[in-house]
Amino acid sequence: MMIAHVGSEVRVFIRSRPTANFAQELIQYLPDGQTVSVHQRKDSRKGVVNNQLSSWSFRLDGVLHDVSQEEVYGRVGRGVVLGALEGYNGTVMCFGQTGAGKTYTMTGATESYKQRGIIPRALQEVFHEVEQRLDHTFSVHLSFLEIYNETLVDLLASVRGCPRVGPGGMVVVEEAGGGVSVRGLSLHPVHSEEEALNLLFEGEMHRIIGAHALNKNSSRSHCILTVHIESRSRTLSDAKYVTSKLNLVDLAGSERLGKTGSEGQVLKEAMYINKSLLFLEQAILALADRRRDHVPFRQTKLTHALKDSLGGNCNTVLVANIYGEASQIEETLSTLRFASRMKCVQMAPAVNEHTDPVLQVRKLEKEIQLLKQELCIHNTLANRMGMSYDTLSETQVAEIQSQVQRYLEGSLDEINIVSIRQIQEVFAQFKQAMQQQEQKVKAQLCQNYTLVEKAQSTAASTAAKSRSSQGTVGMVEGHGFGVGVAAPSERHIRPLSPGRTKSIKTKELASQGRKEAVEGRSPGPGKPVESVNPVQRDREGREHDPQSQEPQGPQEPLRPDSPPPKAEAFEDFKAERGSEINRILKENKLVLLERRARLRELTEGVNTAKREIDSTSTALRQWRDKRQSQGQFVSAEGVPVLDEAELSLVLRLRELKTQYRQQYEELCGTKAEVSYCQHLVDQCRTRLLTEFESWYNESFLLPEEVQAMLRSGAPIRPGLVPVYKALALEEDEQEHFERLRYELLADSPSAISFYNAQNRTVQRRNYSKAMSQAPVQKTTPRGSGRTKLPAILSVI
Ligand SMILES: Nc1ncnc2c1ncn2[C@@H]1O[C@H](COP(=O)(O)OP(=O)(O)OP(=O)(O)O)[C@@H](O)[C@H]1O
Repeated sequence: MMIAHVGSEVRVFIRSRPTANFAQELIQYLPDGQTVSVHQRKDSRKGVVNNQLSSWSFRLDGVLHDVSQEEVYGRVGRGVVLGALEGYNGTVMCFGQTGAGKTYTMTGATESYKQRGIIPRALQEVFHEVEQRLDHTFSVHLSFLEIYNETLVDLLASVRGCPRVGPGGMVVVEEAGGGVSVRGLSLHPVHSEEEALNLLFEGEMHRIIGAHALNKNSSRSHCILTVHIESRSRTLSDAKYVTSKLNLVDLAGSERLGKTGSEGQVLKEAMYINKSLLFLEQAILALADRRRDHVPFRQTKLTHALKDSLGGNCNTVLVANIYGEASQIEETLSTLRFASRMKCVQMAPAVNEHTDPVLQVRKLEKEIQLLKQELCIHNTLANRMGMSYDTLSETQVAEIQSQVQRYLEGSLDEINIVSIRQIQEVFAQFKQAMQQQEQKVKAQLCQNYTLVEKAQSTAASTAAKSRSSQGTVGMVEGHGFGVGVAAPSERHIRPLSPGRTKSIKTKELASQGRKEAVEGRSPGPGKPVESVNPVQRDREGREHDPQSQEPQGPQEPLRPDSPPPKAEAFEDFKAERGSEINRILKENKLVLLERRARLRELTEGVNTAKREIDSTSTALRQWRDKRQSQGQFVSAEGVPVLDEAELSLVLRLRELKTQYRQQYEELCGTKAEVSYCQHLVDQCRTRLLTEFESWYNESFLLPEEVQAMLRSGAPIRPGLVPVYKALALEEDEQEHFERLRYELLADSPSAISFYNAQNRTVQRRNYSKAMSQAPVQKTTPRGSGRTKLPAILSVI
């Protein structure tokens, strides 16, 4: 059996039509039976022909010269047909100029049995094989497609019982797996050679015949007869089956337009044919080029319909029909070139194997049945009678549930494992029990949390009342937008008790804590403390309510175990506590942007002025040079004077220089402003971040001991945990103090060094004190210095 192997090339044969005027001097068939040499004579009409290109040699798979139809079928068609019966797609295609013998090769002479072509012989072979292969059942269908002027025509549409084509007409559609089919093309079941031939002749009758200068009865369309074969094994009750498509293609004549001398309808036909064959050539070239990953199949109906028939997963054979007369030598050359290109196309045929889902299910059901029987025997032998492997009933599930419950409570020592289904159910019950338990704990926590809120709310309102009576509550916040400190009494996210804190881990709690922390208030209704400056309240609270310095059980607010993501917290902070500094930062940024824009404008202006000065200076210089060569202008008094043009240049230069200077000055001023604004923006940004860090540390990270230290009244600002940082933050004030001292000591400069040294010693002592864990003793009065923002540029 001749089935192409993986990686082989498309097989190509030459067949020449017999003629009395065979151009022996131009076309030579070499004795190897595979090579054709062509020599082209000088064409006097075209003038000189390049002699180097006058001979060509084409080596193909075989030359069919003076051979019978039977031999042609044997060498060209049989292998492909047998392959199709095995499940390989196959294509036999005839290509060549009009009248070269394509239809003769493909269909043959209909009036003579002996001269019948590849198609009738293929149909005969198919049904002969179907009868022979008793171990398989075959189902064969035929379709007959014509492509005429880029229109798809169903040549078997007139057959009785054929369904009508829908409104969309016929279209080539791509199938999963890379194949194509023609939607709307009728498929006809055939059970015998005769039925198949009937359809072939019926289709042939309908072929559109066009008048043509070269051959009056030549067909002007491409025709594809497809034999669809499906085969299933009779012996193996297998769900697998194979399918294949055998395409028998008779292409329209390939001659060039100029040659035909056609006009009107025939010219139009010839144009369509040329176009489709040109695209066929392009597709072949792309297929032959292994580096190309795209093949332009969709450019015409022909290439699209043949997409899965040219190489690839298909056994493809091409017959290049030539008309060996001297007058046809150019067409012959063109056909041979096409044939040799086609020869380069690779194919890798593969059997189209499928699995029938219905049969597959049936097969698997049978297998399950068999396995169940085996299991039954196994259980009987293992003395495990009464085992069931079906889906568990409700009673069985309830029993397993009860077992799991008892096991969890401890009243059942172990659960006896009997089957996979039972194991799965036991796990499911464990999962369910765990989820229920989780819900319970959650509900309990929520309840406790509500209690805490209530208790806290009551305590806080009492405290608020008491503070109110002392005239400290409700003080309006001053300029403390950047303070970033929440009063310990307001830091509600403190553990109720160390043990309980560990168990509170829900996300809700964390986010609620965060929200309330940024708002600087404790949760719970009826607490009018939002307007109180938290720092002030903290201090007031510590000064007037010594009780608040100690943990107060339920009065202690809750604090989530895991801090919220910083990015999120930062957004909250900017919207609430840090809103004022954030606003100023934004305003300063705007001013900075505006100043920068102005700076750009001025720079451009200065540059333009500079360029104009340069060009005017050059013009002036040139003018002077020119004038100097002509002699000097002098007034009536004999004094040298400027002429009008020179004067206007001089004046323009002066004006430009003035303009330049003004703009340059403004530029310098704006540059200074930009750098000042930049400095302010940086300061604001640093301040915002510092305050945020401070607030975040205090609200979410500060350990309990530090909180306690803060509550005890230590003069360290909460949140600035590392003591050296706290000291560093005091530097503003220190610097302020030093500046005053410098001013005072301005008259006695020798004292400055002394005080500097003394100051450094004091700083070192404070630092080591702080590092040795002693609470830092801050000597500066509370509330001074640090709450002030650095100077901010007012919005212009
Ligand atoms: N090998 C051959 N032996 C005998 N007769 C042939 C042979 N080849 C072609 N002919 C004859 O030549 C004529 C033209 O052949 P045919 O119609 O097959 O050409 P064609 O290539 O199919 O043309 P078209 O492109 O118009 O379809 C026919 O009468 C045919 O019988």
